[in-house]
Amino acid sequence: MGENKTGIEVEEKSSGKEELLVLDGGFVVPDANAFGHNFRDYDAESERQAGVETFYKINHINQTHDFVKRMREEYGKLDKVEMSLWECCELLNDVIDESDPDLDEPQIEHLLQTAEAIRQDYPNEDWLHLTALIHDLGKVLHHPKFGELPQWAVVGDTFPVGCAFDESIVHHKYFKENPDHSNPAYNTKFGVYKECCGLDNVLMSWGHDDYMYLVAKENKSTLPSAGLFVIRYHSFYALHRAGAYKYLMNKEDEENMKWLKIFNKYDLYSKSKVRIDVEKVKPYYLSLIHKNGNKQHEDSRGDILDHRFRVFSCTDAMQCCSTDFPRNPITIRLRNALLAIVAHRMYLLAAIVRPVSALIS
Ligand SMILES: O[C@H]1[C@H](O)[C@@H](O)[C@H](O)[C@@H](O)[C@H]1O
Ligand SMILES: [Fe+2]
Ligand SMILES: [Fe+2]
Repeated sequence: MGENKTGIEVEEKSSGKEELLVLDGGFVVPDANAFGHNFRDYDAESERQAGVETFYKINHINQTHDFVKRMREEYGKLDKVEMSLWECCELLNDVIDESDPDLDEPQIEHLLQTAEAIRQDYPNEDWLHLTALIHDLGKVLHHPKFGELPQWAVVGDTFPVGCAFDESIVHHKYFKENPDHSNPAYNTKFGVYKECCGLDNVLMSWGHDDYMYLVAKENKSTLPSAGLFVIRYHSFYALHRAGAYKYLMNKEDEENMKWLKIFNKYDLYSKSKVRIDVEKVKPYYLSLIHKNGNKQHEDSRGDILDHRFRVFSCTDAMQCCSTDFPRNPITIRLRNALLAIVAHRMYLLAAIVRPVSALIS
C-alpha cells in the first residue's frame, strides 16, 4: 500500500503488479470496482445487485413531473436550522447510498475521495476541489435529522421528467409503471420542453443533485457556473455518458459539459475501499473556509461579515455539531459559511420541510 501527499493511498494488487489506469495526471484508478466488477455494471451478479435494482424500480415508478414540482417548491423554502459546511459533511458519516453498485462506504468518504482525487490532477482549481467536496452533500436529505427522505427521493442517477424517459437510463424497464410514461403530455421526445431550451429550464428527477443546486443558488453562491452545473447534473449519466437529451442543451450547457466530464472521472473512479485519512486532509478543506473568513475581515462591510464569520468559523462549526435539531415534522434551515474560492464567498442554506409521506400523498 503506497501513499502520496494528498492522502490517497494507492493499492497494489497481491500479484505485485499495479493494475491501474492512468487518467489526466497522477490519479490512478483500478480496472475493477471494490467488488471485483466493472464500474457501473448494473447487471453483474454481486452482493449489491439486487438491492440496487430494487432501488431503481421504486425510483422509476415514483419520480413523476408532478412529484418533482412539489418537492422543488417545498425544499426550495430553505428555512430553519443553520450549520457549517463541515458539520454537514460529517452528517454523511451516517449515510450509505443504496443505489450505488460501486460503493457501500459512508458518504463522507466519497466526498473526500472525489475531492482528493481531483486535487491530485488539478491542484490549482480550488473551485473544483470545493465543488467535489459539496457535490453529494444533498444526500443529507436521507439523514434522520433531515426528515429521512427515502433513498429513491435522494440518490441514484437522475433524468429529466416531463419528456420521454430515454432507454439509456439504468433499469429503464421500470418506467413502464410510472404514470408519466403513458401521459401524452410527458411521453414525447420534447414533452413540455423546447429544443435547446437549456438544462436550467428542465425539471430533473428529485434528489441530492437538484437540492444542493437549489441550496447553492438560493444563497447566491459565487461558485463558477461550471461548479453549479457539476452539482446539478453529475448524476445525469444518460446525458454525460450516453449522450441522450443533448437537444435540450444550450451553448452554456455545452461549455460546462467539458468540466462535468472531467469531474465524472474522479467522482466515479475514486470510489474504493481505501479510506481517506480524514484528519490528514481536513485542514486543507477547513483552510478554504478560513480563507473565506479572512476575506470577509478585509471587506469594507466588516462588522456584518465579521459576525457571520464568527458564527461560522471552523471552531464554531465544531461547537455547532453538538446542537440538537428539531424533531419531525421538521423545518430546517442550514446555513454554512462556505467555500473560499479566492475572492469567492458563499453561504449555504438548506431546508427540509416535512416528511416525504406528506408530499407524496
Ligand atoms: O452521482 C451518483 C451517481 O449517479 C450514482 O450512480 C448514484 O448511485 C449515486 O447516488 C450518485 O451520487
Ligand atoms: Fe451524486
Ligand atoms: Fe458523487
